[in-house]
Amino acid sequence: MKIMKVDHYEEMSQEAAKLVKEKIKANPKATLGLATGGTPVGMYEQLIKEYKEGSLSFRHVKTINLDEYVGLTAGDENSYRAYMNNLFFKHIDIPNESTFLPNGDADDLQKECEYYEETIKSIGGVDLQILGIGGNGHIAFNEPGTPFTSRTHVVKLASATREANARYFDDEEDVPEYAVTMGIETILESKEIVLLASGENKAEALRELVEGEKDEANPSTALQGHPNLTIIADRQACKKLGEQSFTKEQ
Ligand SMILES: N[C@@H]1[C@@H](O)[C@H](O)[C@@H](COP(=O)(O)O)O[C@@H]1O
Repeated sequence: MKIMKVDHYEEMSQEAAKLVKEKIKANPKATLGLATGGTPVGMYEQLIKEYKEGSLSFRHVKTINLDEYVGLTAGDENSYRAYMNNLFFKHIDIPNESTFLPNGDADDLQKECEYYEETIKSIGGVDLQILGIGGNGHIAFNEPGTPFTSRTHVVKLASATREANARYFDDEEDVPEYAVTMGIETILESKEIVLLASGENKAEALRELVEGEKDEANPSTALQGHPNLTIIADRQACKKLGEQSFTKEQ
């Protein structure tokens, strides 16, 4: 595990975009695992900027997202498909058919989960996975108590997660109760993982991820065993980490 402590959100976003850019330069056909939520928005903005300046192309890249709400159609403005289209895909040169998200509106969600696992395999697995972290330690939508051996599955969202995500909806009651998410084992198979954390409200979750016991009660601790994990976190998010946890990368 490598921890890169940066000053603020902007710097976190720039460092994350830099790693994505390096990955694409090294392999223009790379598969990126992408995340939603507030945290990666700045990284997407930075990548769009690089694309517009002509220093980066996504023409041969594939992307696969971590999760999607159950019951929202792709056209629903609160779906993660809409988030990805609006905040990233429509601004870059990636072909639509190279971008994958679970279909949370599928009739048979179990089949959709199996299909998603097959999709990940068929595009060669994830080369670089971007992750955020929930205040309760969730990664993707894997809530506390999710087995570390889980694959893509349907999950009932914790009330803390629904509350945290209510800011995007008109009403908290509109936040879907269920989601389809890559499982923890699925995520751990990514060749490289970059986890982003910004703000004091992530400090405790980050402390547990870095310094806590590996325990299914905290999904993020599963990452401790990953051979190629970089955490990019700002000062506020690093507030509760002991000095021994840092090896600042230049
Ligand atoms: N499913 C997403 C996660 O992928 C995300 O990492 C997390 C943190 O969100 P935010 O970045 O808005 O704090 O919550 C959401 O529920």
